[in-house]
Amino acid sequence: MTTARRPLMAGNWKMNLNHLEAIAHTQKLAFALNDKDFDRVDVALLPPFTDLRSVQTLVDGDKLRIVYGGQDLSRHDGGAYTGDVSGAMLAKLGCTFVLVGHSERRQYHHEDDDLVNAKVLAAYRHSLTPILCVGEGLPVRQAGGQVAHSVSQLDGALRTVTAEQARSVVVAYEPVWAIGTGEVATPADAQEVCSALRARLAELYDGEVAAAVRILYGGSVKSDNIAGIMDQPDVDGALVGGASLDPGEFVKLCRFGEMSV
Ligand SMILES: O=C[C@H](O)COP(=O)(O)O
Repeated sequence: MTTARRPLMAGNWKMNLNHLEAIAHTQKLAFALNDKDFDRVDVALLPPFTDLRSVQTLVDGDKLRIVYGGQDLSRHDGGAYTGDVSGAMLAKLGCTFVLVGHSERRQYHHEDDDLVNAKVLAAYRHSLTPILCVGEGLPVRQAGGQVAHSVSQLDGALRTVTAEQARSVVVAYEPVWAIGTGEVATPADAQEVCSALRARLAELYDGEVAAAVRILYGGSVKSDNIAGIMDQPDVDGALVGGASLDPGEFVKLCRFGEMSV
């Protein structure tokens, strides 16, 4: 299929790989990926905070075309918020992206739509591109509410976000029941929600914004199940968890990103 949107393959390492392992892992990726790979796909790494400086040093030193970002950020820009990391700090480390509203943050840290919205705005204040995660849990899916649920999370997160800002957001549709379970959504499941999210962006903003926004699928993505998903007209890439920890597998996924152009 043909799309004007540039595919994005983002590897979310979650709470895996210390800063030394991060160096080895990034070097392996850099060795395996060549210029041709980057000509038609963006490759992003989302390491733990403690690894970002190591990744930055490699990317800058070796002039790698890999981009990177944080897995979360504070809604605040600085101050007495023990344990938090600000958008300003991420920006200073050269981050391009930041994940916002990942279901593991919503589940384990009780992040609601208001907080996710505040974090999206914090990302924009520091010129970071939010990768906004939405997606339903199993009971909602079983009740047929996946579209309404995901669209409502999109509405909440983008409240007060301007069209100019929204144009650059990346949305990741991650059905919670597919995350880390090995139970990947079907291509039709992914397309159903991704197309509804794009339609909602057109309602909230306009068709131009909707056509510009990259929408990723995430949830048990592997090189043997990505092809049909990447072939969907409203899927522009993948947010990869477990499979991004294997450099060889992640490189294969990046090449699927290329082939979908
Ligand atoms: O951020 C990534 C997603 O949560 C997907 O994780 P997974 O590929 O391990 O299922």
